[in-house]
Amino acid sequence: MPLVSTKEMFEKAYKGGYAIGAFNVNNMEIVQGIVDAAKEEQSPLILQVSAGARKYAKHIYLIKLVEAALADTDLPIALHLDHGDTFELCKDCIDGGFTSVMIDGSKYDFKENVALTKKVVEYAHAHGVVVEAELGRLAGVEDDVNVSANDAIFTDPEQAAEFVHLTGVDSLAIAIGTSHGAYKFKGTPYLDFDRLEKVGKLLPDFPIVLHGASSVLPEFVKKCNEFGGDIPGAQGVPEEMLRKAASMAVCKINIDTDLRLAMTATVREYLTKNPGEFDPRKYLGPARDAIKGMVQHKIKDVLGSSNRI
Ligand SMILES: O=C(CO)COP(=O)(O)O
Ligand SMILES: O=C[C@H](O)COP(=O)(O)O
Ligand SMILES: [Zn+2]
Ligand SMILES: [Zn+2]
Repeated sequence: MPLVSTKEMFEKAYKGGYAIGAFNVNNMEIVQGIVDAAKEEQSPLILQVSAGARKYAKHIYLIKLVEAALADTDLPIALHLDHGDTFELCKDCIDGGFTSVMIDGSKYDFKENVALTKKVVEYAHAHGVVVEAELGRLAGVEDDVNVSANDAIFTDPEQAAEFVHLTGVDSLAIAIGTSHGAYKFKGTPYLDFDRLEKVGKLLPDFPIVLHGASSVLPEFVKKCNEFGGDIPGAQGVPEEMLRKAASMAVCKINIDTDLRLAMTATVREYLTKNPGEFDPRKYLGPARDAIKGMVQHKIKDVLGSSNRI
């Protein structure tokens, strides 16, 4: 099956009260682990590539890996640019075969973000590609939840509605308390679900995206620390919060850190237990299996996208 857009995936996910996982890919083992998991779960899938991934692996290698995955399955798979920061980068990916791009203008003021997003939307839509934008700042929530401080960085629901109408964007990443990486909360995890609900009311049937949505699974953090790593206090978004978000307007849930942790924990364990081994397949194979297991768990137990193709 050729690559698909996220349009139909999101329509079904919105109606069905589940979300599609968007997993970051950087090499072959990551692509294979994710795709094998989706295959077993018969789940639609978004594979996403960051600017950093393109720099690391090169556009053409990533495209060919995804093409290989398509030949190997008949799942609906979308190929998405994660956090595109310029029109040129988005254009490169649109011209280069991606079916979805993100233009992240969240560092600009509202007006500039609108102008940049609109420019990408015009080009993308003319080429049959969908666009995700971002409004608000993704940041960790401090120990004491302070609603007025949150107001400064979290997405304003009225502005979100205005932004969508002005730009014609297809989906929107909003800030409600998640953040990228392995240290998301210093104290008790908190997401602003009231804000998400308001956004959902102002933008009916419109797909919302949750970035920074890894759960930072304790088993992998423990394994990393046990086998020579040093990531104390790593904490992610509790899975029940992700389930709740998926049942609301959130249709796309971004996961990268959990892939990194699954891979690194497994490699650390293997190399520590087998110091004489130096065949990369010996540790990358189990790392790929760990990714597959983790992704399968997310799809089945958290996102709810199993058997939705
Ligand atoms: O949002 C992400 C990619 O855009 C990934 O978030 P995590 O760091 O929580 O995996
Ligand atoms: O949101 C960021 C993703 O985790 C990608 O990270 P990266 O830029 O290091 O590839
Ligand atoms: Zn951003
Ligand atoms: Zn992100």
